Amino acid sequence: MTRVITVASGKGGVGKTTITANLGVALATYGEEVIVLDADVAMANLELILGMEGKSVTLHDVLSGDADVEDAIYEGPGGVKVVPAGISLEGLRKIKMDRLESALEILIESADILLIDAPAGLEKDALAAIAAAQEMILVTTPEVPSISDALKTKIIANRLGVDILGVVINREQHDKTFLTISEIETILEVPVIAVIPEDNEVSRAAAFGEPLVVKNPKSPTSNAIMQLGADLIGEEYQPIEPDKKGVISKLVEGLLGRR
Ligand SMILES: Nc1ncnc2c1ncn2[C@@H]1O[C@H](COP(=O)(O)OP(=O)(O)OP(=O)(O)O)[C@@H](O)[C@H]1O
Repeated sequence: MTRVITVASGKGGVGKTTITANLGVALATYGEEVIVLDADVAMANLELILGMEGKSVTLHDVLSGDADVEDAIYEGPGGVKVVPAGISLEGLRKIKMDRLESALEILIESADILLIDAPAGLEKDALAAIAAAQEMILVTTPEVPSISDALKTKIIANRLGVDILGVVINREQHDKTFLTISEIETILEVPVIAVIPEDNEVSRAAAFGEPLVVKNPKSPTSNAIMQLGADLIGEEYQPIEPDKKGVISKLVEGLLGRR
């Protein structure tokens, strides 16, 4: 049976799309048939992170009634399948969220795991993405405003009968985090299932249109996301140690090169 998992946050800009994109690639590398649906039709950032912008048929076209969802499925990095949100002002005026339901039925038939990137907030479009799933991953940064919005999202998801798998703490910084993991778990009453560090490489990878788990699989961020993917499907994951020797040899090469 297909698992439908929504990744939601409540607050915008906490890294939900980054985590959805990389998690989708991670799950696909474990051999799962994964479709990532960018339901964030107002932002449409997922395709940028996966280097897939400019596709001719998108969720916008499907929700506008101008295309079938089968034509909006594209092969992405690591074999993950992606339905890009697309973006057009005209499309935004025409879209009807109730068309999402029939599109979802088709996507569910074509995947082991359907991962949905929900829009931030709790507007109609976010609620549609939350209600579509049986399971949810909450993403928050370790700051109070985003934890508070995650809590509101959790309460709504509970009311909709969605099973909360856990919370991913993103952009953790050892020296700046003032709430501990157990305090966050107490506030949200949800287990923390991954802690993703603050990592400049995340934005750099997005700028190059390559997910970090592909661009730099040895980074702590990639290891944390690969581990999360493995935990979700009961796989074993052996973290990849950063190649220290490689870094030193590169440094030496660089110094020799300067002579
Ligand atoms: N762990 C991280 N370390 C550093 N930067 C990060 C990290 N995670 C995300 N970012 C950066 O934060 C910004 C917001 O990330 P992202 O678009 O994934 O957030 P979002 O919650 O999906 O936002 P929106 O609500 O706008 O859809 C991006 O520039 C991204 O590169």
